[in-house]
Amino acid sequence: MSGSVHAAGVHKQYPGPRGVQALAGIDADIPQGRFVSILGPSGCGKSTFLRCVAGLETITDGTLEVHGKPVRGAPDGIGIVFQRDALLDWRSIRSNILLPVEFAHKPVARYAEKVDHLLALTKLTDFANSYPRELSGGMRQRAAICRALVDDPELLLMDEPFGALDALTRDQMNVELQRIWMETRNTVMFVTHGIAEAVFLGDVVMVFSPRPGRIVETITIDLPRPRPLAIRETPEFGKYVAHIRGLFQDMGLIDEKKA
Ligand SMILES: Nc1ncnc2c1ncn2[C@@H]1O[C@H](COP(=O)(O)OP(=O)(O)OP(=O)(O)O)[C@@H](O)[C@H]1O
Repeated sequence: MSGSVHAAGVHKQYPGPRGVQALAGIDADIPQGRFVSILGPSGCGKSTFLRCVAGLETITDGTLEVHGKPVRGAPDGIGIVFQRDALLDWRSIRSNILLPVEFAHKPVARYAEKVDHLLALTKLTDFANSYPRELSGGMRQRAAICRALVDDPELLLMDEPFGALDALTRDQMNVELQRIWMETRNTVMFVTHGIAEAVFLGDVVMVFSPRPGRIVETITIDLPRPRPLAIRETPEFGKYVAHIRGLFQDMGLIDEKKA
């Protein structure tokens, strides 16, 4: 089976007089079903890479394929979750979750069971008919994840989906996302600033350099699943975190003397 995402020498230069070079030669091969965490300093091009994969930006050089086809416009079979949940305030949670089905002109009635299943999976069953303003930040983000999953995307793109949440809710969301992913087993590209979050969730962690972004190292996280939160206190977990922190130190991004 062809991989889910294949990138070779991907460059991205934004147009305009101050056109920023965001990506400078990204090579990556992401097999189907892999959970990939993407970690890097602010402004290094992580979102740009995700947006290129989603067909929301065009690359300026190189090859980028999703499910064996070059990306031209939004590829089929992808779901996206952004940092802000982007739910529509005037639609109920159920109706928000069904949006991608409506957009694809598919019969909404056929997805009723799927929506019920996702609501149960994310513990939102009692809020199906509520409106986004009636939900907490974590609940809204869970609803956004349901929406991204409703049409069984082979590839789920998540751009700092938990960045706006408090630490406790974020921990809880990490556990829930892992549980959902272990059931769905779609390919996930998960952008984060958090080293621990990247290691906790990822089969692999791709570490980006400062802008223009390139991949400094791809680290395989060989920890058994399901991973409990307490795994973060184990020496094995600590070794991965220390290694990645070392990469950031080598890039001059963490200065212990100033800490
Ligand atoms: N639409 C755009 N037009 C011009 N430049 C852009 C555009 N979007 C992003 N950039 C620039 O590209 C670079 C990479 O931005 P990007 O948002 O991909 O970084 P990031 O790693 O996701 O950052 P953060 O972690 O802070 O969200 C930045 O210098 C940014 O200013």
